[in-house]
Amino acid sequence: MAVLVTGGAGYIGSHMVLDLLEAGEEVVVVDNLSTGFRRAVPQEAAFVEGDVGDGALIARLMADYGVDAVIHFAGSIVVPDSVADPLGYYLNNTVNSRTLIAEAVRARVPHFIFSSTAAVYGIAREMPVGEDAPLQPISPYGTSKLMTEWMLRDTAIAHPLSYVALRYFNVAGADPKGRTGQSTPRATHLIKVACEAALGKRPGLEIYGRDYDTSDGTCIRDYIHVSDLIRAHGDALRHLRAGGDSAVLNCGYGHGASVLEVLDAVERAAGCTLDKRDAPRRPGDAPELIAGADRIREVLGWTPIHDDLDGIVSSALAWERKL
Ligand SMILES: NC(=O)c1ccc[n+]([C@@H]2O[C@H](COP(=O)([O-])OP(=O)(O)OC[C@H]3O[C@@H](n4cnc5c(N)ncnc54)[C@H](O)[C@@H]3O)[C@@H](O)[C@H]2O)c1
Ligand SMILES: O=c1ccn([C@@H]2O[C@H](COP(=O)(O)OP(=O)(O)O[C@H]3O[C@H](CO)[C@H](O)[C@H](O)[C@H]3O)[C@@H](O)[C@H]2O)c(=O)[nH]1
Repeated sequence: MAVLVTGGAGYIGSHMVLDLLEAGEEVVVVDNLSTGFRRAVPQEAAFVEGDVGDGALIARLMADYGVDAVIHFAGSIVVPDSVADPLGYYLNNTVNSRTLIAEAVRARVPHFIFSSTAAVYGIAREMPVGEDAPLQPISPYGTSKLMTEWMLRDTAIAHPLSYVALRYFNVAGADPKGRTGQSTPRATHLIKVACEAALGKRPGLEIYGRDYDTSDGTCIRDYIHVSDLIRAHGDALRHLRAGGDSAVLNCGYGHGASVLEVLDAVERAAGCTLDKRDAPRRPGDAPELIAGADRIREVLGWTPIHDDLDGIVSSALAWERKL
């Protein structure tokens, strides 16, 4: 019995691989290294360089390793890129996911865990946003993920496949033991960018909009430590293996921090003053995005242990120093 981790050489997937190995699981990673790194995957995991859209390869891996669960991280993740290249995003996130799901059905793999996103909500009207809120993605990225959620929903009705789709809010931080972290070049995520600026890897950073209707005028996000997110996947895997029902669950803490609060935390952790410039609003940014976080606690019994912005930022900074 093995777990197939797609995108296991990427930021979040590499944390998952470490966690699964620690739990004594057999792990096989498939990753095309488009944004991931071979060195991010420990030797104890089987690694195959390849594409999730390659059905023959996926079929072979499922048979050879006796895969009983797929954890599907592989995908393209930059929202503005998805606006510029919608068909590329629908191909990599939706069409390739369809291939993976079809091979899982064919091989009778019983369990599937999918990396979805808060971007499926678009500009939510109520905050915190619960799983039953209207689904109105405003980017091809969000739509490409929502379509995969729907494929899983319909497939699980027609075939013996149970799944958990986890809608991540803002994932940040790094492995507390310093074994992996976010290595993506040209990253756009606030905490990553601010850590790079704090260490002189870039001159400074821009604050995209100070005129939002929020406490300090900057956008608010629900930043979740990558280790808590990974524990949610472990909980989801146990839930499915124990015969639990398919579920779609938000992954966040249920409270947020503003851009300025995040930058304060980075300055505290780094002991420096960042070079910050005010810039216009970034198109597509919602003023506030906070997870309604009750359902995941009820369904999976998930309890976060790293719900602390200073801790998230310190771990991200420690990894950035190591890079
Ligand atoms: N980082 C976040 O804040 C965030 C938020 C919401 C959802 N997600 C989702 O989490 C997942 C992982 O994101 P991440 O931040 O680790 O990104 P990442 O870019 O670091 O990881 C993605 C990995 O998938 C691989 N990959 C991409 N397309 C592939 C394909 N067709 N075949 C095989 N491998 C492929 C890449 O090489 C990379 O290793 C993504 O599906 C993303 O949409 C991330
Ligand atoms: O240099 C920067 C980078 C970001 N921000 C601001 O910081 C906040 C957070 O931005 P991120 O780019 O870190 O994250 P997003 O909220 O835009 O997006 C994240 O959450 C989304 C869910 O809506 C998707 O899942 C997406 O993949 C994931 O990156 C936003 O208000 C953004 O405008 C800045 O001010 N300056």
